[in-house]
Amino acid sequence: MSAAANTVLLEARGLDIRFGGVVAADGIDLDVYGGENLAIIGPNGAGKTTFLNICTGYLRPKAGSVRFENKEITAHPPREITRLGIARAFQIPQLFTEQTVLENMLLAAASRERRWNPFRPLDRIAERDEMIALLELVDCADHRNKHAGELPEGHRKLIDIAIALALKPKLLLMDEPTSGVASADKFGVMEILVAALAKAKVASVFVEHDMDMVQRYANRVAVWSTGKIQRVGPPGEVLNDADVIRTVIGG
Ligand SMILES: Nc1ncnc2c1ncn2[C@@H]1O[C@H](COP(=O)(O)OP(=O)(O)OP(=O)(O)O)[C@@H](O)[C@H]1O
Repeated sequence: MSAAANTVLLEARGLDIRFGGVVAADGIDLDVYGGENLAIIGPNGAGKTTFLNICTGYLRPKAGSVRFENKEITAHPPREITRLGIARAFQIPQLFTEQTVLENMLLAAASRERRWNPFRPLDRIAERDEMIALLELVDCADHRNKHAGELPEGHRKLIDIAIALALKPKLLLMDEPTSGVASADKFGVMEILVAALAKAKVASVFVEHDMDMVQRYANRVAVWSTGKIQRVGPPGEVLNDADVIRTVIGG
């Protein structure tokens, strides 16, 4: 973990949200520390994605608060939360498949600068170099002139992460970062991803169903169960807990 470890980056307190009779968050308290990789595990429908959606402003909790670097961000617009330093990567990479990898990156840079005018040149030298450096960080610079649609899923995931990093976040929230990646490639992709986050000094929270991935890449694990956090701790302890094995891992 980086020097920022032990600094609380994100602080969630008392989050509650219900959808009809479904309890998706029921008093969620969680701190995320600078430099850490925190995995969220739990059965389907436990409320893991709901938590990410609240933290990024896509859902407004009925009660509770989220603070980021000591600023209240609860239910702030997603764009503003992104600007403050929380980025999001989804299960399905959000790429323009007909554009090249570099064009996708340059569009991300333009969006970051809130520059959408198509008549202004996209290809600015400083930004281009910065975007290529980000592609290098995720080991994808050699693919920059290929169409995003022709690359295997593992590369698309990494490029999606590079796009998220273009927003210069301090925290990246990810929904199953390696889902859809061939099992032979999963560890390689995650290895590059985690190294890129460490180098960019970005903390992460990732929802994960693959316990080998959690064991190897998370510094801490939070276990979700029907809208509550059942347990938080280092993977070595949490993944060997009898209750966690029974309710989540299925032993
Ligand atoms: N916008 C919404 N409207 C209605 N119900 C919702 C909404 N978002 C989530 N839910 C419900 O809340 C519960 C928690 O959903 P959530 O997606 O957070 O679970 P999860 O733990 O991420 O599950 P999975 O592992 O399957 O992705 C589910 O029953 C889901 O159907």
